[in-house]
Amino acid sequence: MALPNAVDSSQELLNAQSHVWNLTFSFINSMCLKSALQLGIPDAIHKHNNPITLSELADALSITKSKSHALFRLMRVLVHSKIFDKVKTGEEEEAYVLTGTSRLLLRDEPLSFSPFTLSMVDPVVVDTFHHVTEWFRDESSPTPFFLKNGATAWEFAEKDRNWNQLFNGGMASDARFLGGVLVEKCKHVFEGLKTVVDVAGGTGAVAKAVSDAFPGLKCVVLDLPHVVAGLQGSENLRFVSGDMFHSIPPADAVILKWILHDWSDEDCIKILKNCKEAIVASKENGGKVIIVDMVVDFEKQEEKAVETQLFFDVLMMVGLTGKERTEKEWAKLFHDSGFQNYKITPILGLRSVIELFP
Ligand SMILES: C[S@@+](CC[C@H](N)C(=O)[O-])C[C@H]1O[C@@H](n2cnc3c(N)ncnc32)[C@H](O)[C@@H]1O
Ligand SMILES: O=c1cc(-c2ccc(O)cc2)oc2c(O)c(O)ccc12
Repeated sequence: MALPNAVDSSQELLNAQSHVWNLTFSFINSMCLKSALQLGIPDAIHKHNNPITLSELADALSITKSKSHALFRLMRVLVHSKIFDKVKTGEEEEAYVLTGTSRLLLRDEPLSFSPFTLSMVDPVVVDTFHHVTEWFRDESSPTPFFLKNGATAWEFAEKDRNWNQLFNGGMASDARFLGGVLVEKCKHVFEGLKTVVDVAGGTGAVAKAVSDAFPGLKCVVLDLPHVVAGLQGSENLRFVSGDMFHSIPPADAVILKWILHDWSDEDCIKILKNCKEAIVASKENGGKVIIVDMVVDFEKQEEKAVETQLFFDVLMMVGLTGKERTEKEWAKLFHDSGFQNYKITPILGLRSVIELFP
C-alpha cells in the first residue's frame, strides 16, 4: 500500500492506526459505564465498606461463576478509565475501590449523577447519532433527532412517557448538583430579590435549592405541561405550566439554566425578549436574567475541557437546534435581545453564571 505523504514512516503509520482504533472504539467506554451503572457496581463496592475482590463483587451482583471472567474484563476497562481503582490486599490479591468519579455515580446518594449518565446513554440519544450523515444531506429536518423521530426532542418527550421520565430525571440530577453549588457559591446573585421564575426549570431542582436557601424568596418554575404535571410545590415554590415562547410570569429575576444552549440564536432572542418583558414588568429598575451555561473557548481552555465543550456542542446540534457559545457570541445575543450589560462569573466548573441586565 502506498503511504500517504503525511505518514512517512511505518511507526507513524502504526501510531495513526492505534489512534483510529481508539477513536473507533470510544463508545465502548460509555457502554461499559452504562453496564456498570445498570449492574449497580458502584453501589455494591460502596456497600461492601472495604476494598472488594472480584469474587466478592460477583457474589454481591449475583453474577454466576461462568461470567466471573467477563466481570474481570469489564472492571479492567473501568479501572483503566479511572471509574474504579484497584488496591493490593495481599501478596497476590487485588480488590476494587471507588474513585471520586464513581462516588458521584452512587444510586442512592442525593447528588448522584447516575440518572444523567443513564439518560444520555439511552438508545433515544445514542441512536440519533446514526442519522447525522443523512441529516447533512437533508434539506428539511432541523436536527438528526427530528429526521429520525419526526418530532422535536420536546414533542417526543410529550409522547413518550418513559423517555420523558428518564430525561427529566437525568436533568434533575444535574440540577440538584448544580443548585447546591449555585446557592453556596453565588449567594450574592440572589440578594435583594423578592421573586424569581426558573424558566424551563424542569422538575424544579434548582428552584428547590434556591427556595430552601432563601425562604423569603418566592420561586416559580415554568415548564411544559408534561414536565410539571402533578408536581407539588412548597410554601415559597410553585409550578406553572406554559410556553416560554408565549409568555413568562413577571418576576424580579429569571433563571435560565441549560436553556439557551438548546436553541438557535433566533429562538434565544425570542426567549430573552420575553425574559426582559417579565423582569421589567416586575421590578422598577429592571431586575436581571440569571443564565447558567458554558462560555466556551476552544482555543484557550485545557484539552479535556475543550473535548467536553465540543461534545456538548455536537449534542446540542444532533438532539436540538442549539450550540455552545463563546463570550463574543453571547455578547451579540444579549445585544440583539435589547440587554445593556452582563457579568460572567466562571464559578461552576465548565459552566458559568451570567447575570444579564436590561
Ligand atoms: C435541558 S432541559 C433543562 C431543565 C432545567 N433548566 C435544568 O437545567 O435542569 C430543558 C427544559 O426546557 C423545557 N422546555 C422546552 N421547550 C419549552 C417551552 N417552549 N416552554 C417552557 N419550557 C420548555 C423542557 O421541557 C426541559 O425541561
Ligand atoms: O446532555 C444533554 C442531552 C440532551 C439531549 C440529547 C439528545 C436528545 O435527543 C435530546 C436531548 O439535551 C441536553 C440539554 O437539552 C441540555 O440543556 C443539557 C444537556 C443535554
